[in-house]
Order: sequence, then structure tokens, then C-alpha cells
Amino acid sequence: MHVPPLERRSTRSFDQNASPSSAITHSRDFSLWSGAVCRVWGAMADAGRKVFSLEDVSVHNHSRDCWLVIGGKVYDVTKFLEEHPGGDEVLLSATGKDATDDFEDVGHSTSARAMMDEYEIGDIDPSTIPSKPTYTPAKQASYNPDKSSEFLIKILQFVVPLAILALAVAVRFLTKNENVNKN
Ligand code: HEM
Repeated sequence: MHVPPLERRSTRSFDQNASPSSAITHSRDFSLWSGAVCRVWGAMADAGRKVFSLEDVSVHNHSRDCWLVIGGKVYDVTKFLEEHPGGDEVLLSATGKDATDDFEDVGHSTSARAMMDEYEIGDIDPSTIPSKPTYTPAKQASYNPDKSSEFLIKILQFVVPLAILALAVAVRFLTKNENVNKN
């Protein structure tokens, strides 16, 4: 049986007049819009965030006012000092610097990391953090100009065992002679 085109279209559940290509265009438009909205929202959120220099953060370094820099973010942990399972001393000693390594070295749990959001107050300006000193291993000397000590060691390696051997033979020889004389 021939089905008229209008009837066939009426079975669609979504946008009766839409062709498949227009549906794709709509979904692409939607994703473009939602992406743009997210970007604007993110930019607004970023604009509201405070950026501190390390100098700003460093003054908050005592038990009544304690800020930490961890993973590029600044945390006011004053209220957490007494609750911190690792103790307050360790947190106070991590002030005035980038405490990321100290924090990571402890191997904090995921629940500890989740708690951090509560204390976050802004971002650190990375340009104010002094760069870490890089370790460059000392180059090995390619030759030893003072060969005399090396030569002496080699000689001693031979002489000392030989001297011990000679001593052992001499002792053995002497004790043997003594026994022969006694008999
Ligand atoms: C906002 C920042 C911090 C939060 C929320 C936090 C939270 C916690 C929590 C919940 C624990 C219990 C163990 C765990 O669940 O991992 C813990 C332990 C500990 N934390 Fe922190 N911590 C922070 C920063 C730091 C920093 C900067 C240091 C080091 C300088 C540190 C040193 C320690 C130590 C030594 C322990 C004890 C580990 C043990 O006994 O096994 N914490 N911390």
C-alpha cells in the first residue's frame, strides 16, 4: 500500500518537519552554544577568584592565621589547624612557600583532598614562587693527574699478600726446626 509522505512524517516523535541533516545542525548549534556558555561562565568564575602573591600568603604564618599554597591554590587552614590529623606544627612549618611537595610526600588520601575545597580562598601567582634549584650531578674527572697514589695502591695489593705468605712460611719453617731439635 502506498503511504502518503505527510502520514510517514507524522510517525516521527521529534520535530516533525525536521530532516536528518537539520537535526545534526541543531545538535551542533546546541553544543556550540553550550560550549560558549560554559566558557563565559568559567571566565566569570575566574574573574571572581583572587590571585595572591607568595609575599601576600607568607604573612599568614601563625596559629591564629595560617595559609598554605598547594597545587597552585591558596588555602586558609586556620580553622583546620587543630583538626589536622598530622598536627598543626607540620602545617605551620609549610607556610611561606609552595607546600605542594610536602603535601604530596605524605600521600594524603582522597578524602583529605576532598576536604581541601572547604579551605580554598584563591590562586597563587606562579611568577612569585621561586623556581626550584635543579640538581646537576658533578662531572666525573676523565683522568687522574696524580698517578703516584694509584701506583702505590697497586704495589701494596701484591706486596701485602706476599709478605703475609712469606711470614707464614717462615713461622712454619721455624716451628718445624724447633720440633726437630727437641726430638
Ligand atoms: C588543606 C591542606 C591539608 C588537608 C585538608 C590535610 C588533611 C589531612 C588528613 C585528612 C590527614 C589524615 C590522613 C589522610 O586522610 O590522608 C592528614 C594527615 C597528615 N597530613 Fe595533612 N592535610 C593538609 C595539608 C598538609 C600539609 C601541607 C602537610 C605537610 C607539610 C601535611 C602533613 C600531614 C601529615 C604528616 C599527616 C599524618 C600522616 C600519617 O600519620 O600517616 N598535611 N592530613
